[in-house]
Amino acid sequence: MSTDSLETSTTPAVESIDEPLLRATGLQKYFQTETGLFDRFLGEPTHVKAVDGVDVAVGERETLGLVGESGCGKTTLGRVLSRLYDPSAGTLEFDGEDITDLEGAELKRLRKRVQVIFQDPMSSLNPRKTAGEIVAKPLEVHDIATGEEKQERLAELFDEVGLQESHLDRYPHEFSGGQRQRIGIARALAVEPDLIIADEPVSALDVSVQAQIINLMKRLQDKYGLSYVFIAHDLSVVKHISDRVAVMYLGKIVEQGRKEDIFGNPQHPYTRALLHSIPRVDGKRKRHESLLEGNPPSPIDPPSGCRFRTRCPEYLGDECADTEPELRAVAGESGTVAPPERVEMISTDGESSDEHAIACHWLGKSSERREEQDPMT
Ligand SMILES: Nc1ncnc2c1ncn2[C@@H]1O[C@H](COP(=O)(O)OP(=O)(O)OP(=O)(O)O)[C@@H](O)[C@H]1O
Repeated sequence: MSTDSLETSTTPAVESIDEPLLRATGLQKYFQTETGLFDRFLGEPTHVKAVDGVDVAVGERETLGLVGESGCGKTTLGRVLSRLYDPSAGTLEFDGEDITDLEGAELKRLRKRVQVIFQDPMSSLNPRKTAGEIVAKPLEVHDIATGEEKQERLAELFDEVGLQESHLDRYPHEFSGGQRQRIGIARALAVEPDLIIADEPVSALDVSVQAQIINLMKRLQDKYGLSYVFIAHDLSVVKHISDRVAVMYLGKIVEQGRKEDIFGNPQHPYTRALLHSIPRVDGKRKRHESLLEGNPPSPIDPPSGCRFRTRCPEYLGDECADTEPELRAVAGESGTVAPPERVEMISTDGESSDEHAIACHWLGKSSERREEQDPMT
């Protein structure tokens, strides 16, 4: 497909979700770095721009996959979206309510609706508590169940995630990695949330166990109508669970769209490079293995203009260095498969949308050059 056939507009694709469960607009999270004597003398604190102006939305019963290399800000974004971290700037809406500055009892109420699953269940599960005590905690904190009712609920939750009642009295170290993640899922599920932010929930697991956990999460989504933000550094992991995918690079979303479009018709050079780094089944890598060379630059002092330009195989010169590309909607002509039912449920008019959005100067500028160099062919 030629980029000439792509219509562009200034409307971000996230606006195509009429009433998202969660919407972030211009979200930022900066961390102040440790300052040395010199900096203190100059009085200019430096910041890690971990999340630097992100627009994303998650619909009801939808899974948004969030991918990008290590250090690009995925965990920080997940923590801000769940309000574990306060944003430095931007706004967050949940179910139509502004949750950007929630505190105290209001924030506690939000915790009941938005839960988090962490990458390393071992470090997120208290080693001195039994699995039963760990999953019971949210039931107690949110006054959901006590006494016999609590025991019944625990047994139900353990059964729901594929654990047995006899596991209730065991300690985290007595479980396998996959079982520990099931405890983390049961803990998140205990409060009957609407949204779960899952931060690399399967990255530490063997491939076969990864599939079991992903299947469990999909089953729970169907049963309870859950929405997920599913974070992973590997595109292949989000492929099976996501309805839409957002690709993050150095604190920014560079491309987002329906899974079918991101995988079948990636537009941003970074997305294309990430796709090429997915290992093949035979263990070899695809052609153009070197598409993504080196490491991302520091988020303390990101490159001017497009942040990806220092590693971009499509680098255009001054334009990329001088101005920062904005995320803009492109009307797809992907010819890809019909979207899953869930996506249709969140669209404005019940019709599926082909929209997807990218932030790149290259779009529509060098289609011929790109077609010549197309690494996907
Ligand atoms: N509390 C913090 N204080 C200072 N810098 C931080 C803090 N947390 C994260 N960072 C920095 O913010 C950037 C983004 O980190 P983050 O963990 O969000 O990325 P990530 O994409 O989740 O990476 P990974 O997959 O390795 O966890 C990194 O440069 C990281 O060092």
